[in-house]
Amino acid sequence: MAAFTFTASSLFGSRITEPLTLISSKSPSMLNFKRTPIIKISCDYSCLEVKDIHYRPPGTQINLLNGVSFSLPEKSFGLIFGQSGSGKTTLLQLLAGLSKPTSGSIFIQSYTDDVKPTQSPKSLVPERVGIVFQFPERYFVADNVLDEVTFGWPRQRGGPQLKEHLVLNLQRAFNWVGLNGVSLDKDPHSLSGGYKRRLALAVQLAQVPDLLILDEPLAGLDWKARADVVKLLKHLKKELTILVVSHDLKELEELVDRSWRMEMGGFLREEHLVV
Ligand SMILES: Nc1ncnc2c1ncn2[C@@H]1O[C@H](COP(=O)(O)OP(=O)(O)OP(=O)(O)O)[C@@H](O)[C@H]1O
Repeated sequence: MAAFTFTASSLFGSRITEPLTLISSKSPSMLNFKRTPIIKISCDYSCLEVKDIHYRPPGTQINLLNGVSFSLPEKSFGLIFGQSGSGKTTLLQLLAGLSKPTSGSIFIQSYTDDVKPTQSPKSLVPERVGIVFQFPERYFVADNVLDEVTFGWPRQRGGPQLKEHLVLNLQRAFNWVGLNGVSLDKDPHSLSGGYKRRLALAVQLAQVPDLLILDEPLAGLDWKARADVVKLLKHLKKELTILVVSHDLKELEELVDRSWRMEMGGFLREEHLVV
């Protein structure tokens, strides 16, 4: 099995020859990031805010989403559930910037701890949103793990600093999802179901998204892989803001901070889970 060492040279070519200082010579399982202690002075927090979204696909006469509003505080886990065809995936696509709302707004607002907005809202930039669609393994494009996760990265442009930054992000993503024991040469299609999902998550996490969106993350997995993914999401939720669409309410219940039901016709209302 190839050693788990990311270097700028291994990812971007041979011109950078020194391995990064953070790369450990210890075994993969011992590779961990040292955390710099953060001294928190203010209690500000930010929220994803969705206000009165309507969506009608171009050239059609029917609104798929009707007055959708919700907010999700940073580092919390939101769940949207509801009948097939109610508009859940449509909403995720708008949040990821894949289509534009017909009206309404999507933004990030910072608040003081007594819920006063601290500054003008910022738009949610599509590049800062990671989205993992249903059955992401069906869309793997590369024949090894490394190429899969770095697909689309700048190979030529950007100086050594950018490249080292990307390498560190990648290393952190692999640590987060527990992929650091997997050979970078391995064919992604040969991974187990649970590890394929981990890889799909790592692809998104390497971009360090402000918001991670998952559409049916447990669909099609056996019971063990499902339990693995739930455990992984529990871990990720400490670091990230996560919004999930799922029918698997019972398994995800323990993670959920806020939940909403999407009703047929694209109407969203807050509903606490009772499973
Ligand atoms: N571009 C489009 N034009 C017209 N109708 C569309 C378009 N995209 C989706 N729809 C319809 O909008 C409705 C909502 O679809 P969506 O995929 O968002 O539902 P969903 O709640 O995610 O369903 P599921 O749980 O089955 O994934 C469906 O009836 C779908 O056929």
